[in-house]
Amino acid sequence: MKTSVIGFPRVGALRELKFTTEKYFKKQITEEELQNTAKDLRKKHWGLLKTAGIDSIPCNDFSFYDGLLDTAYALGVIPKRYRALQASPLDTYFAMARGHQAADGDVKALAMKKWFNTNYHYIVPEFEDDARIAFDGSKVFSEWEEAKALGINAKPVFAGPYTFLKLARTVGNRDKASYVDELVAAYSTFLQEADKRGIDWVQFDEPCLVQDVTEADRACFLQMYKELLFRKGSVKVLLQTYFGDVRDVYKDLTALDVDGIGLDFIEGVQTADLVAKNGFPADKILFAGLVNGKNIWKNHYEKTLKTLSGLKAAGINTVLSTSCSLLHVPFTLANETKLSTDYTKYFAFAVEKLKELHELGGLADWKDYESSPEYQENKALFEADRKCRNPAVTERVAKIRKSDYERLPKRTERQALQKKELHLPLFPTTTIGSFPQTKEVKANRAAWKKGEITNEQYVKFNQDKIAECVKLQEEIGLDVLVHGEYERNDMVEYFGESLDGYLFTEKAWVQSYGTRCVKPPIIWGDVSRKNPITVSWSVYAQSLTDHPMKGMLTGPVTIFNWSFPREDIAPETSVTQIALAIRDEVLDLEKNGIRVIQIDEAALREKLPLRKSDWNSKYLDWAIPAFGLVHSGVKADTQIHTHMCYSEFTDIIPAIDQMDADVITFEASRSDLLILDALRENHFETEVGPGVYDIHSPRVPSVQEIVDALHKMLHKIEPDKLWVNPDCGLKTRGESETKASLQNLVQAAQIIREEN
Ligand SMILES: Nc1nc2c(c(=O)[nH]1)N[C@@H](CNc1ccc(C(=O)N[C@@H](CCC(=O)N[C@@H](CCC(=O)N[C@@H](CCC(=O)O)C(=O)O)C(=O)O)C(=O)O)cc1)CN2
Ligand code: MET
Ligand SMILES: [Zn+2]
Repeated sequence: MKTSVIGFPRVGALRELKFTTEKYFKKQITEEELQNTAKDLRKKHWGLLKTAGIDSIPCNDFSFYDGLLDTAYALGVIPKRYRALQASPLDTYFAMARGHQAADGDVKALAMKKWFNTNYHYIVPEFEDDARIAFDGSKVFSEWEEAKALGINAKPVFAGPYTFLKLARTVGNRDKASYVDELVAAYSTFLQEADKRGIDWVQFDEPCLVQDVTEADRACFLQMYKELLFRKGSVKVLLQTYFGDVRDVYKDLTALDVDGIGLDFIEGVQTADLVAKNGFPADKILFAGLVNGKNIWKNHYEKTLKTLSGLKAAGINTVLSTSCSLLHVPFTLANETKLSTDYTKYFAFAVEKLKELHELGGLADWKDYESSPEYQENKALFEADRKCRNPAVTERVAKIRKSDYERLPKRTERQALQKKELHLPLFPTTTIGSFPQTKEVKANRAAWKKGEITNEQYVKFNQDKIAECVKLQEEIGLDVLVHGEYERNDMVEYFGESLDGYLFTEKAWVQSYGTRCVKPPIIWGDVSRKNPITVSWSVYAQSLTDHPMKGMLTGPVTIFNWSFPREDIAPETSVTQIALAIRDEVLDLEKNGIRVIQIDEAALREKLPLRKSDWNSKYLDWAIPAFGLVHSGVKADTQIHTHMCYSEFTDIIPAIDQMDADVITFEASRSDLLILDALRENHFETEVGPGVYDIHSPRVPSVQEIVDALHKMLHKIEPDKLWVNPDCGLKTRGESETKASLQNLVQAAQIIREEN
């Protein structure tokens, strides 16, 4: 059986692309040097795919920033303000991704959004009324030629027209439908040029098809593809979906004149049923996504081969594929020097998944596959006891009572009490937690991890940073202070490192956005807290000031969603275990004199089902109570904050209020503040701090801008409910812009106080 890969990680085994690109941003290297590194990486990655025996190898899955942005660029969907910079093609592209601020121009970046239910982020294409849509094949075809020179007839990967239009936004008077003809023409040019060059297959990614498809969406989708496929020539088109099933359009897809359809059998809960019930056309190839592109556990050969033999028995022409791009898993296990093989023998990262694909492809053709050593070895692995259970944890979970989820007294009473006890002014000012993670802060941690400095030295350095940070916040005049999170590599990995049942890696990086990566820890077994995690840092910080020092924790759902989860137990079981661990930390902070505690649930919304029609499924039923379990034990006058990076929770506002936090901060500066109307309509009780400026940009907001934002907010929010803060943590920012921005923020709050 042939094998296919939807996409491969591009940042490199050791994040070579990240470091080189950041050097280019700092003007330390030339474009040529950057392009050479990129070319070397592509060559290396194709080599790995080819050597592993993968049949359908992607190209154009490489990106300097983001694949959807590449598509926008190739289609000419480039807003005028970026063209006007008259920069090189690469710098125009980077200006769209990151903004550009210099003597020759000042433009903000395009918006960035979460990519479906992953921790990856895409750049939102922007259609102007006079968009000059035209196909520019320079990137895709030169990458295809590079692969060809290595003896590979690669499959160019492109965001499909339906998904592209769905995810884009319009900024003028035209509606999206008015761009369909021009878009289809550009995509047709692509297919015709691909045909001329002798390209065999093209892959159009259409993940939006796994979301609810309305009648209008469906009509638009069909119109696009019918026209497009009519003009495709002899290029074969693979319509690739992932992150779910295509229940709304399965019959439409199978009736289209495409050559292959890629379906996700991992997250697509109805995929197998759809194929079984409706059949699959004999003239097309089914690309069966059975190797998980999102998690790091080895494939369960028995299950996969059963599915494959079912497809074969039904006479379906099948290619074995990944469930989504391998972008979402780390590169390779080969650089993990510290994890014992007792653990790693259970894992497959991107490179190891190639081997799985090849092995499974071979076994699928073999009638007696059960007797093969590969199969037997895999079977033994899944039958063995991983020794990951902790009876004490199970016992504690079993003892949770209903009342442990509920905090008393009720919130309105608490809020009144807290106002008195904490002596906060109207419109209290605060930050979200992290302060700039400078080179020195990272180098200190790197030296400590390598054993080059002692634990005392490490702690002393961070305490000095905390002291500096507290002094700075006092000078600026903020009300509720933070310690700065200098001890953290990341808000999730840091907690993973301190919890029993977790494993962490050295080089298992996954791209989150642009050059920024995360190293998700692995949930290996039952989770519990070994020792207090943040208490000493927070207590030290509180000892330096009379202002309330906000304790800073990551919530259970976010820790879970940004880790690699177990596949042998239900998500809610792990989340409950993590919630108990964080609950202990909350109570320890309180016991040690911390009166304000923030529990970040940045990723709460991320795993909400992609289809609204699936929202009645259980997710919110355990995700929201988990937060209650974390904080229900604190006293009435301990103020609980939470934070979410995105304000895209307009549709789940009652659920957010049920988390029963006293205060929530969230991103609002780049959105249109629609969320505020929804808060009012839903009688939202939690006090709110909608971010007054965007921390993703080095730009310093003026006092007036912040005052204006606050005025707008005050139209919708009661004065005694409004907090003033940036929209997220400051760790990726520089020190000087941070100080200037916060000074302006405090000044703006003072102006508003005088008016009220
Ligand atoms: N998990 C998670 N998801 C999230 C966010 C988040 O904060 N965390 N924020 C949102 C946006 N996503 C983000 C993702 C990553 C970063 C980020 O800043 N990542 C850093 C890495 C942070 C980190 O883990 N740092 C480590 C390791 C640093 C490092 O690279 N060290 C060098 C050595 C450095 C030296 O010797 O000086 C190495 O390991 O090779 C540390 O500080 O300890 C980066 O890519 O540069 C920011 C936002 C949504 N999702
Ligand atoms: C991605 S949400 C970040 C919250 C965290 N407390 C910080 O400030 O970095
Ligand atoms: Zn945030």
